[in-house]
Amino acid sequence: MQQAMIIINPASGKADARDYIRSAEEVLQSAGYQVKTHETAGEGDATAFCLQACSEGYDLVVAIGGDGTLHETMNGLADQEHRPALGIVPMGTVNDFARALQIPLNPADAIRTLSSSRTQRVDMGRLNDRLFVNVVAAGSLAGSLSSVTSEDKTRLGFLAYLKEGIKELASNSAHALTITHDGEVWEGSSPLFIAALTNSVGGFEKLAPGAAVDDGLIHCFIVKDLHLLNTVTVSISLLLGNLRNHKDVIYFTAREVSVHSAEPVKTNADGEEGPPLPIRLRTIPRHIRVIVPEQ
Ligand SMILES: Nc1ncnc2c1ncn2[C@@H]1O[C@H](COP(=O)(O)OP(=O)(O)OP(=O)(O)O)[C@@H](O)[C@H]1O
Repeated sequence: MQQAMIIINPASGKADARDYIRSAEEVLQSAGYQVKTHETAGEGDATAFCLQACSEGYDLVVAIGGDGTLHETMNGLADQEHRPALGIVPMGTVNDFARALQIPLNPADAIRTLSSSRTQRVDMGRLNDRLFVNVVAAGSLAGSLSSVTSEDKTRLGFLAYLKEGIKELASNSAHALTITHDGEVWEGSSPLFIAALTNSVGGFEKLAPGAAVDDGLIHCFIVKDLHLLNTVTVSISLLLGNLRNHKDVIYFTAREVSVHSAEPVKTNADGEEGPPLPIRLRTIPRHIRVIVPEQ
């Protein structure tokens, strides 16, 4: 019999994740799995449970939680020889990864998807010695994005980031960055560098419309200048899904990118505060199989 492990964060979303355990277990049992369910109690638990699932040869791990729980679960999968397939039941406020894979954002619908026979291979990203699944940002704006509150994310979605970003712009502070990729070097002053693996960042699906989850590429944006006037035009390009063509934005794709600065510069990884610069990013192409809807 196939084995599935459910990893659930009871505190995620509106803290009603537990209401979905029974129906997730039933769908998986009907699909022929023997199911074991683990609740996380705090940081690191989802990674530990996932490592256990890998070493015990589980066929499937289902993460019920927000992007934080998913990030921790995928960190458990990353370096293991046996990697179970991954099922996702989004409970958070943003759920970028589910959006990028067209997994329903409604938990009950996502649970029904768990019986789908279709899987999709997806890239993961390495950020220094850890992993990211969606996006890394560096610069003064990236640091301020880590302070977006859960309440604002729930209320405003992507606009919460814009709000925090505009606040930061008032005290505009770009940093001298050195960005190296594929033998090319860019040096200049920038308030924001973004590296995206998928097309969904902060709940907004138009940042990198061309990014596919399995293209093996990091989609990078260097914003060269964000004085108050061109913030408006950069924001409009962003909303139209056309950021890469803005005159003050450099866009490129790469399999490996390094970002350095002589100044202390903060980063944000998958919506949480990341390590300060320097950072080195790499893709691990098509590393994980995720259950996605049949259609
Ligand atoms: N039982 C628990 N109680 C409180 N916090 C927990 C518990 N289990 C895990 N956590 C922590 O909760 C953090 C946030 O979880 P997660 O991102 O899944 O939900 P969320 O914050 O509602 O989602 P989003 O970030 O999309 O708003 C995780 O990083 C994890 O370390």
